[in-house]
Amino acid sequence: MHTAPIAVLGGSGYAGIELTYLLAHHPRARLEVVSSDRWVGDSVAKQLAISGKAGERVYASFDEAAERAKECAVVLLATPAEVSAKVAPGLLAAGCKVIDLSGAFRLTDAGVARAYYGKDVESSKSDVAVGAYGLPEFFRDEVVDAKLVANPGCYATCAALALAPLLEQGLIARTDLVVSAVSGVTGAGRKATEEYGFVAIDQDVRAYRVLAHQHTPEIAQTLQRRVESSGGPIDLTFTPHLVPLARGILSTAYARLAVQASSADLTAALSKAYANEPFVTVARSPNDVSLKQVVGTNRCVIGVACEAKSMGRVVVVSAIDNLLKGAAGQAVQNLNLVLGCDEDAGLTQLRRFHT
Ligand SMILES: NC(=O)C1=CN([C@@H]2O[C@H](COP(=O)(O)OP(=O)(O)OC[C@H]3O[C@@H](n4cnc5c(N)ncnc54)[C@H](OP(=O)(O)O)[C@@H]3O)[C@@H](O)[C@H]2O)C=CC1
Ligand SMILES: CC(=O)N[C@@H](CCC(=O)OP(=O)(O)O)C(=O)O
Repeated sequence: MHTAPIAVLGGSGYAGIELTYLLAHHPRARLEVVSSDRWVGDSVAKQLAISGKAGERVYASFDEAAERAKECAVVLLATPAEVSAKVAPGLLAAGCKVIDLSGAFRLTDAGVARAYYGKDVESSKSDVAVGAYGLPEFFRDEVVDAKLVANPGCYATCAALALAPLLEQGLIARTDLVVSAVSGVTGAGRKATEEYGFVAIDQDVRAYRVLAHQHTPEIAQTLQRRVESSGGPIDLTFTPHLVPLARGILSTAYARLAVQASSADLTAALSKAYANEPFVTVARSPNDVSLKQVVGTNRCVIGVACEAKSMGRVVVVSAIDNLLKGAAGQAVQNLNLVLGCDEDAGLTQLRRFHT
């Protein structure tokens, strides 16, 4: 079977490692180039114990890999936003398709992008044709034709999948949306975990970047795109928390009913929206959603309930693996759309840690 040559820049990071594993077992992709300055000269087999062709690849320095990547059909960037912003224009000019896992190209408003990701990200945006926002469940058609795919943020994926169908179907109000989420520490990347260490995070839980997190405008932007603009802006507060787990995000979203509805109505609305989605499962209740159902998989599990009284409170709980549906898994889902193969190619063998 024909396989497409693929490059991964940022192959030694938490997301890049997941990408390397996924690509090594992908029926239609062939890992040709992988970068890491820390592992330069080592084989993938040595670092990740992967056998076969992918294991024979040797980590190249970022600069060398970025040049060699220009020969590949698709380049996956698992690098910090400022690095992605710098390298993407040259890759696109060379004719590659680019899937960027960072936040560099997700926010459509340049001023907002600069505020959250810095001036290097904002200034690069003018050089790059606007690409697709790679949340396949909502923007699949755009991804298929895109030269550049901005892979969504992890919290943004988890929260938007939970709330968008309920907003779209007019079941919840746009105002006073509140999302509170917990994340495992791999969400912060390798540098942060090396800095904090096991002892520093064990037995501790904390909120961070309160009222200032970069995924707040990203969630709002996605939700806004899924509703009629005439109904007013999305009004959202998002608070992330770091918990002493390696991976996984559990998000709890709070909203108000916009019409009279029951928990069964809301569950039916989500089930209808995701009926044909291979990676989204609707649980019978928010109590039935847990990290163990999703960690190690590309799945998102969502459960919803509401207070029966008029305009009552709605609670939507959702869970993903931050490194899979929140990063590398979703990037491979987007890669599949770009390559025109089955959307679940290379993603069905993933395991669940259910015990
Ligand atoms: N972790 C997560 O859950 C998620 C991450 N993301 C995004 O994906 C991207 C990768 O994240 P993650 O894997 O966690 O990050 P890590 O910090 O774990 O890894 C970063 C990777 O980029 C490389 N790198 C770092 N700085 C540079 C540089 N200046 N020039 C070239 N290469 C560099 C590193 O290579 P080396 O050290 O070998 O040189 C490493 O391979 C980030 O933009 C992140 O925001 C998105 C969603 C979720
Ligand atoms: C636990 C943790 O720290 N998570 C990261 C989210 C990773 C991510 O998706 O960030 P980008 O938008 O920069 O790509 C954070 O909160 O920044």
